[in-house]
Amino acid sequence: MKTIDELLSEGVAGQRVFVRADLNVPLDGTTITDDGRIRAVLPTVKALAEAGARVVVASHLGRPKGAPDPAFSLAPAAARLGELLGGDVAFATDTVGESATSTVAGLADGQVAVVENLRFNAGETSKDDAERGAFADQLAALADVYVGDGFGAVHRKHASVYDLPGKLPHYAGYLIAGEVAVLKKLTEDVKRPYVVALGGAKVSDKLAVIDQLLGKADRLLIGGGMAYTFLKAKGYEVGISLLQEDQIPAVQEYIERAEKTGVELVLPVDVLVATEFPDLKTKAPANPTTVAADAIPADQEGLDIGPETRKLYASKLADAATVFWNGPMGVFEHPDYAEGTKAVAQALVESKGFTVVGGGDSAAAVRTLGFDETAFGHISTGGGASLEYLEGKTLPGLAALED
Ligand SMILES: Nc1ncnc2c1ncn2[C@@H]1O[C@H](COP(=O)(O)OP(=O)(O)OP(=O)(O)O)[C@@H](O)[C@H]1O
Ligand SMILES: O=C(O)[C@H](O)COP(=O)(O)O
Repeated sequence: MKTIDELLSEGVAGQRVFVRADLNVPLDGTTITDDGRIRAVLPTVKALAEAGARVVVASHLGRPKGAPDPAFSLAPAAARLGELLGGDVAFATDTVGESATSTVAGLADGQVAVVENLRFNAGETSKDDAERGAFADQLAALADVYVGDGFGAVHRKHASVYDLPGKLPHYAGYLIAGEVAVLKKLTEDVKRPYVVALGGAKVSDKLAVIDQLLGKADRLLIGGGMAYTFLKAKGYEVGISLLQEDQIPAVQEYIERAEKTGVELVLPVDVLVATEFPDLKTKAPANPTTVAADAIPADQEGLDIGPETRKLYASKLADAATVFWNGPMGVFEHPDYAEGTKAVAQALVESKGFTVVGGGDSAAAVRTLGFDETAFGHISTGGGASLEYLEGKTLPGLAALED
């Protein structure tokens, strides 16, 4: 994999460089609640701009349905990138149309532009190779060189991640190079006990990862929205909690395999429940109740791990030599459901082992809940991406950067 340093040494002044970033930041309306992913790509953007490149930054944000949707505009991220760079950043109101073409054409050497959300175009995420390829051709017309630096999206076989690098000279940016260097250690030389904590809301994506992790980790702690499919697989009722019904047989097999192979699979023993998802805007008191994990009422939803589970998970993390954590333990954005995530973060801070936190929301949770980032071994910008890397999978966005 060629890195951006090689590109810089070859000279990049005057060239249009397409930087595929992951600016998929948490938003409250148009307010960015955590800009970690924007900060993470700054070294690459700055180095290119300082070398006189005309930098075209592109990213997805959220999961719009292949058409423009103002709720998922990248405009706030572009504005924040400008503030962090300390200069103007041009913003194109489309991704490959007139606005993008004229914005990029108007860039002077050393200037930076952001184009609108890649996922406003159906070709970006299409499963059809030809449709994706055609969109990648349109993206390629905007640039002379490609720099991949959206680590959080390298597990996606999307046009800007997988197809576009094949159409332009391509290099890995500083973020991708740094992320891979750290995560590689967890695949090659992992110190044991190796504990993986999994939570979050992208349940269907991440349940599949457990299949591989069962052969690698010594202990798996399950929380967040992920937990309820496990509780249901054990025969418990989970009320209106997040549930991946079609994955129950697979999860039952994971539970059996963990027992047979001696992997400790630890599930919540109690959870916080309420009849409604909390209001994340007003943060009005949610008044949850604590119930045993096998006693979730039919009309209630599990929204955080309970106090006994917090203690249990902290004890299961205490002797770990290596920890990988992806996915908040609860809806941490609301103060009534933040304690589970805080408890796991605190256990990592107190750990003497090597600790890695991965994921957009997981990293945001650590920062917004007031933890010192330097207390963790590594905070990765990728959740699904780092999990799939640890599984040993070939990630489309990394494979495409190989020569
Ligand atoms: N019990 C739960 N029910 C519903 N949502 C939950 C629950 N527990 C956690 N969440 C939500 O999960 C979301 C984060 O999940 P997600 O899987 O996206 O993690 P992530 O760290 O951002 O990883 P990635 O980078 O792969 O997206 C948070 O917004 C949080 O509110
Ligand atoms: O938040 C993430 O994990 C990345 O930005 C990828 O987003 P996606 O899961 O919507 O592809």
